[in-house]
Amino acid sequence: MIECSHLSKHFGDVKAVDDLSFTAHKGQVLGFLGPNGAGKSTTMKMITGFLPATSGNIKVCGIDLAEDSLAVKNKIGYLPEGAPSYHEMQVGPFLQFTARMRNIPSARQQAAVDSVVARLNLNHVYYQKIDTLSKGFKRRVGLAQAIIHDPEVLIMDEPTDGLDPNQKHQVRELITAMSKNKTIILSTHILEEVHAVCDRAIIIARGAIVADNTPTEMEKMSRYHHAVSFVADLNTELLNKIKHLDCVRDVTYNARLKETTVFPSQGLFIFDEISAVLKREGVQVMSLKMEAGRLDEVFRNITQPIQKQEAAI
Ligand SMILES: Nc1ncnc2c1ncn2[C@@H]1O[C@H](COP(=O)(O)OP(=O)(O)OP(=O)(O)O)[C@@H](O)[C@H]1O
Repeated sequence: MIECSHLSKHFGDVKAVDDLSFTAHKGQVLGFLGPNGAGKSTTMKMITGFLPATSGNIKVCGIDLAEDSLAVKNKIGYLPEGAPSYHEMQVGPFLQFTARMRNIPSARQQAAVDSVVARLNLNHVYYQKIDTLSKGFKRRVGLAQAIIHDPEVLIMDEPTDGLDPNQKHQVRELITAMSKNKTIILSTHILEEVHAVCDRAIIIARGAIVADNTPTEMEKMSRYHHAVSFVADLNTELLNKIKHLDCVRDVTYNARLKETTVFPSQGLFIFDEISAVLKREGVQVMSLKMEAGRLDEVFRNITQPIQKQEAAI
């Protein structure tokens, strides 16, 4: 469990984190979302004890960071932004070194190294210098060092940044598998990732929490929630006909994708009615779906006004 209360961090005049409070529970994958410079990394650095807070309190697994930072650090695995340090070391020896630093009993160290090497597909770079690895492999080495001691709490700053689609998928599966008995916080700019792995999302803007909910509940705030989208060749006449249905608030058409989206009047469920119209009119539909809502739109709606205010200051 992670408990942050009234956490603030100032860098001179910059309020990077401004009176932030939340609790993350065991078994939960909490996603930090927010525009660049919102304060996500700074918050993570404070939780992991890498940066002192200007004010506020942090408890990890019931231990107060200010009272026993070493005990807190022992509970945490941390994947910072960018590449792991120790660029001159080879991957295998670096992980062996990490296993020792993490106080894994010597008889179990190599097994711990082998386990993370296998889980993150690092076999064929085992003897390669970290410096010479591609960005994605550096990220995977970073992840390996973060989980090598099977920590109770895992803090990851953009864990899938730089990974290819296969590796992204694999790392997300790994996070989900690990989540059952850990408390996990990750930051991401990839909104599909929030869906794939997070059961709760906090949107941070200008150092403060501006939304805190499950991804599904956040999607309900989107105007796309319960909209009906379909791909078909549609003439203007039919488009207008749909637009003027009582149950319809608005219609958009994306000519490149040949995708029409029909937005319902307040709170209505229009899937059956729209599919009936298309059938009646003999439209050949390539795909038809009811939208859950779009997180990217919710994100924009919440954060853009704040960014505009910021720009005006
Ligand atoms: N060491 C530092 N000294 C001065 N300012 C800093 C320092 N670290 C962060 N900041 C500032 O604090 C604010 C928050 O930065 P932070 O890195 O936490 O944002 P972020 O949400 O992680 O952004 P991104 O999505 O770009 O990674 C920014 O204005 C940043 O410039």
